[in-house]
Amino acid sequence: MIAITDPRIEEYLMRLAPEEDPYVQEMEQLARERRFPIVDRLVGRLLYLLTRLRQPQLVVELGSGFGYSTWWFARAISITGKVVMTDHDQENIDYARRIFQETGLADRIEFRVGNALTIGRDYDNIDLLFIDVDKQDYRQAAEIMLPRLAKNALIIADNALWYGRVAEGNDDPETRGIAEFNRFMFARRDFFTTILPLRDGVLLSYKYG
Ligand SMILES: C[S@@+](CC[C@H](N)C(=O)[O-])C[C@H]1O[C@@H](n2cnc3c(N)ncnc32)[C@H](O)[C@@H]1O
Repeated sequence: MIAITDPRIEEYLMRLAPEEDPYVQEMEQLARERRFPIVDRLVGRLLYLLTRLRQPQLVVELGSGFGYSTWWFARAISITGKVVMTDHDQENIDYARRIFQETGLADRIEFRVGNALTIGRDYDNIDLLFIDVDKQDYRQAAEIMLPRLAKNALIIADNALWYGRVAEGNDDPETRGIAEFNRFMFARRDFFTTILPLRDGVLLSYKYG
């Protein structure tokens, strides 16, 4: 496994970004207790920033867990916008619903339980697509969702460096899934794609026109 960022840099970045919101703290604590993979605070801040810049009316999230990444989108989106959160675990969605009701953000969110790759087909004109499902499904998720994107849409995909395994050329299904997805997105001439080596790598792709 290759360290994408030196741990000292990660610690430094985290020190720069303390979080006082009790709900963020609660969700981060829950993730630690359950060893549940969330995007983490620095990527969360990136989601927030990109949402503020792009000002989407519709965000579709494939693989929302218990709503940590959703929280950053929901905080940043305008009151007329909507975030669709998807997870196949009912318990995760119930937890998220409670958090968003308590924080007054529930009106901006559609809570969907089931296979994100099926649910995603219900939406068109998506301004911002976030991909964080099982890694072997990234390429298929892109193929299903690309025709559903709005003009100048933005795709954000987490784990684009998959703990460095893509660079090592590992041959397990998850690494292959991410590597194929990265190749697929970089090869598209109708998108402009890059990867930020932040935490586990974040792929960003802008749709021309
Ligand atoms: C990495 S976690 C998501 C974490 C979340 N995006 C965050 O950062 O807070 C992936 C989640 O997606 C769910 N998941 C994976 N593949 C899925 C699929 N095809 N449909 C629905 N949920 C899926 C898993 O159950 C898990 O809760």
